[in-house]
Amino acid sequence: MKQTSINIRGLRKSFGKGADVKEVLKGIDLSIESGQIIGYIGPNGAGKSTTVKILCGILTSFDGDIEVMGIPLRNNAIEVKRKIGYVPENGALYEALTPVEYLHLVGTLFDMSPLLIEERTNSLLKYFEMSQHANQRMDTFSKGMKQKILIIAGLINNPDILFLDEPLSGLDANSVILVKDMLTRLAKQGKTIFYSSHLMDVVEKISDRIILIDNGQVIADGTFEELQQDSKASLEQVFAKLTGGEERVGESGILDEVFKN
Ligand SMILES: Nc1ncnc2c1ncn2[C@@H]1O[C@H](COP(=O)(O)OP(=O)(O)OP(=O)(O)O)[C@@H](O)[C@H]1O
Repeated sequence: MKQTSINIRGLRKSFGKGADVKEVLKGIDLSIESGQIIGYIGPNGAGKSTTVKILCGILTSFDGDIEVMGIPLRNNAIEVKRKIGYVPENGALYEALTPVEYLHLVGTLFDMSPLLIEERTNSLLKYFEMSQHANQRMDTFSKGMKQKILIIAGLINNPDILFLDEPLSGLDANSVILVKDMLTRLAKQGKTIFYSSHLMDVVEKISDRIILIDNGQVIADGTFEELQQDSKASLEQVFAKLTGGEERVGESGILDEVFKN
């Protein structure tokens, strides 16, 4: 029987105070099963990163009820963090460290034994073709190399749920294939992948379920085929249709005006 890994009821989140208060999440209800790849998509500013940060226990003030792996998130963020991995959009690495040193630090925070940290570090560096850079300071790394280390750090504790916020940024085509393969394998092992990205072609291909949010609310939720509604539309076209992107294209006439001289 499938297990519910994430259960969200009536999630609301506001930023600011008084007259400047802005409600960013406006009542989100979701139930997510283990072993699925969830593509969480939406326009810029829709509330994707905010949702992920709440689910990972980083933003602790919110309204509503959330359970992660059966644990009520409120007041139990540390316990939840032990069971999840998080690959942030713009993660800060300690760049004066080498990958081996950094991953040792992260593994130690999870109370892992030095031997287990070393084994996982070596295997994951090998998978991401980074073994030859294991002892090189990360301030010499390219964006994509740093991104690979962030992904490895998100996996080091063997999490039940992996949250990824735009994980493919900076990765070359071969590395994108590696990450897609990795996510599919992890889901087959029963892990939940909760994945936010603007790369519609990737989301379309790898997601078991796609959740589209706009303006803090879920506006579509289903498999890619369900979202297509018997059309042959790509996910990019479905996205544009549901979020009003098609109409905005007309405003590109502004550019002709700006650059007419
Ligand atoms: N700490 C904060 N203080 C005030 N407003 C915030 C804060 N964090 C996010 N917001 C606002 O919340 C809204 C949702 O932001 P969020 O980062 O969740 O969007 P997103 O869907 O991840 O967007 P993008 O696709 O551009 O990454 C935006 O209007 C943003 O300005």
